[in-house]
This record gives sequence, C-alpha cells and structure tokens, in this order.
Amino acid sequence: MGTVLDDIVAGVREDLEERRRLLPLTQLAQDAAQAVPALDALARFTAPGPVKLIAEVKRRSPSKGELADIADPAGLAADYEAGGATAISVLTERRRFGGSLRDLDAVRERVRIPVLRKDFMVDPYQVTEARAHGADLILLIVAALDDHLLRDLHQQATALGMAALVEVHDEAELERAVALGAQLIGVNARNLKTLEVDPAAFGRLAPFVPDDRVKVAESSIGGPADVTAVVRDGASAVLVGEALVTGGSPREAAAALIDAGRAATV
Ligand SMILES: O=P(O)(O)OC[C@@H](O)[C@@H](O)c1c[nH]c2ccccc12
Repeated sequence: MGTVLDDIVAGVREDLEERRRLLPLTQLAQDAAQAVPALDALARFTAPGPVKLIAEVKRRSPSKGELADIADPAGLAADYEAGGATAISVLTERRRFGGSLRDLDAVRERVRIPVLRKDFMVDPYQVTEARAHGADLILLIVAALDDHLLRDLHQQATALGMAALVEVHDEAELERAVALGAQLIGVNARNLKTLEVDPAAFGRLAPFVPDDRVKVAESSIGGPADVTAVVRDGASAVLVGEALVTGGSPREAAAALIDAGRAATV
C-alpha cells in the first residue's frame, strides 16, 4: 500500500501530464526566459534581523480539509507583506490543497517580496513552470525524491536563478539535504507519509543542521508561543499557513509572529 505522499504525487503527476500536453516544455522554457527575473531570496533569509516569516496562501489540506475560503489570494499576500513577511508561500497543488498556478500568478503580480511555489516537485517541467510563473523559490521535499532527482531539480532551480527550500522530516532526510548543499533547510513537523505531526521534530533535528544553512521550522506553528519555542531551538525562519488563514487579521497575525521571534532572539 502506498503512503499519503505516494497518492498525492500520483495525482500531481496526472495533472502535470495534462499541462505538458497543452504547453510543451520548449514553449514553457521561453516563458521562463521572459519572466520577471528572480529575486535573491537567499540573501533575504541570511540578512540579519529577527525571525523571517514565510506566510502561506493555503486553502485546504489533506489533514484538515477546507481551511479558508480565500477569495482574493493576492490581497491576502499583500496583507502578509504589510505585516512584515519575508516571503509568500503559495500552494499550487490542486487536488489536496486547492491551489493553482493562478494563485501563484495573482500573488506574484501583487507583492514585491520573494514568492515560493509550494508543490510536490517531481519533474523538471514543474521547476521551469515555477520560474515561468515568476517564482523566486521552490520547495523540494526530500521524502518525495531520490538523490538523483533531488540533485537535478536543485541544480535546475539554481540555474534558473531560484533558491530551493529543501524539506526534511527525519535524520536520514536531513543528511541528504546537507550533502546536497541545500542553503535553506526546512524541517517539516508533519510527516507527509502519514500526516502525523511531531512538534519536537525541529528541536531534535536543528542541532544537526550546519550553522551556515538557514534553518526553517515548518508546519503546526499555531501562534507566537510556538515561534518563540522554535527560535530558541535555532530557527531563523518559520513557515506558517493555517494559523494565518484561519485567524482574524492576517496582517496583525503575521506581525505578531515576527514580534514573538524578535523577543525570543534578544
Ligand atoms: O498550515 P501549517 O501547519 O502552518 O503548515 C504550513 C506548511 O508548513 C505546510 O503547508 C507544508 C509544509 N510542507 C509542505 C509540503 C507540501 C504541502 C504543504 C506543506
């Protein structure tokens, strides 16, 4: 029996083949070459200052179902930016997360900060597609990739001027991310194979992330207290979705998370 991750990736591949039929890679590559140049996302994450917030445009999730009815993803992203976010993550996976490249386009047009295409990247076509739609960053999930593909997609992203957030959930995956030379390493508290959350994952893995890499705590950050905890454990960035889309003012919620990080750093 396959894992949840296997199921999600199978659906992603089907959707991808349909897009590839409509727009062959050669044409997509031209779009990528003509896209707005990528911002230097890595520089923003390594800059001094308090914890960096990656704020996510997230409509639904396989574990929680519908989270928020987001009528205006660009407006939401603009609120995050006004609240001090360093980057916007836009889920583009359709079947389980309700995302789309349309959301990515809308956000890209509105904000001036780096935009992360958050999806299950398993094919070079998707990386070119990310750049064609103006992404500055992509997510690479180590659990979904063998070493060969991980290396190829990482290299391709870099060649296109993008940075990669390389996501791990356990020690073995972390070793692979470090060996790859990943500069942005995300520890996802959620195991994508089972959807279970392990709130201690970041604290356990962070000591093994070399200090010259950016440590990102991902998932299940419910509020300022959780930011304080991961910053004390060494996080220099946090990736937050649900708590921002289900709260009141996204701008104030974003600012409150960053404030908590600031307080924990000093
Ligand atoms: O909504 P949360 O618990 O704040 O989580 C955000 C983000 O970490 C989560 O959406 C995520 C992390 N890694 C992923 C990989 C694929 C899809 C989604 C994700």
